[in-house]
Amino acid sequence: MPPPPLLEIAGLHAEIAGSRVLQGVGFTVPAAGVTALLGRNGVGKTTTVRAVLGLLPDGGRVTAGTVTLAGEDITGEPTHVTVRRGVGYAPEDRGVFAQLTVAENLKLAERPGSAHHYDLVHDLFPELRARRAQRAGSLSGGQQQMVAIARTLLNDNRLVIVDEPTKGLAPRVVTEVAEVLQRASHRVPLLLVEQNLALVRRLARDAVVLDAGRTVHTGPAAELLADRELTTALLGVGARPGHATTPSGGAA
Ligand SMILES: Nc1ncnc2c1ncn2[C@@H]1O[C@H](COP(=O)(O)OP(=O)(O)OP(=O)(O)O)[C@@H](O)[C@H]1O
Repeated sequence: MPPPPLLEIAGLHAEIAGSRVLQGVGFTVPAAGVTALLGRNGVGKTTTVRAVLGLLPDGGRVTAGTVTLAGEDITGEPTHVTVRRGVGYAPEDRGVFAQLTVAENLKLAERPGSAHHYDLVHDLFPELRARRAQRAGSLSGGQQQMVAIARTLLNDNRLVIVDEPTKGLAPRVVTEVAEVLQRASHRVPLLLVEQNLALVRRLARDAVVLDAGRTVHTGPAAELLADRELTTALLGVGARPGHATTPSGGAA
């Protein structure tokens, strides 16, 4: 018998401000490796991760379906409860406190009841140790992303969700962030929202594609990315090396 999935989303429907944004999202995240959540702009990727975390904006709510973490139903529960279960989140805007130092940003992320793995974080990201007294707002975009990911690794997390970590970053910085994610993925399973298909090819074992608020494909990432017809149909691009971006993604 294969082990049960770490995260299982089934038949998820959600509304925000009266719009039916999710209309049947379903997929599983295994307990190891990187699962990429893909799809064109506006198809519901961020809404899906926010629904998992109880963070739907503007009075948004889950109207049907279930979210299960390691066999326990967590549908619609408050964010702090889900976080305490061991779900880490690096949001799209990174959420670092610009006025605080790197060390203070990490300190604020300490979750009561969890061990705090400073040695691990500093081993994985020596740059953060060197820059511990620097204000986070003066870091580069890639370094801020490092802080956001480091905060999720500081605590005992079972799953880390990272939303578009390379958005708006220069290609050289994308490579740095890819390395950070790769190191992180050896410690904890990742659900990664990403538009950069070169990065997905490098990191992800599994892929899920959404379209118009629904899951339209699940399977091994390598198979999806090797199928030019499928990537064109589902993502609007051919995923050839050197052309591996979606319309809004940067070159990779
Ligand atoms: N606060 C909101 N109020 C109303 N509609 C919203 C709100 N947030 C998201 N939506 C709508 O929900 C849909 C899905 O948005 P979502 O941000 O989940 O997409 P996405 O796949 O993450 O897109 P992107 O790649 O552009 O980040 C979009 O049509 C968006 O306009």
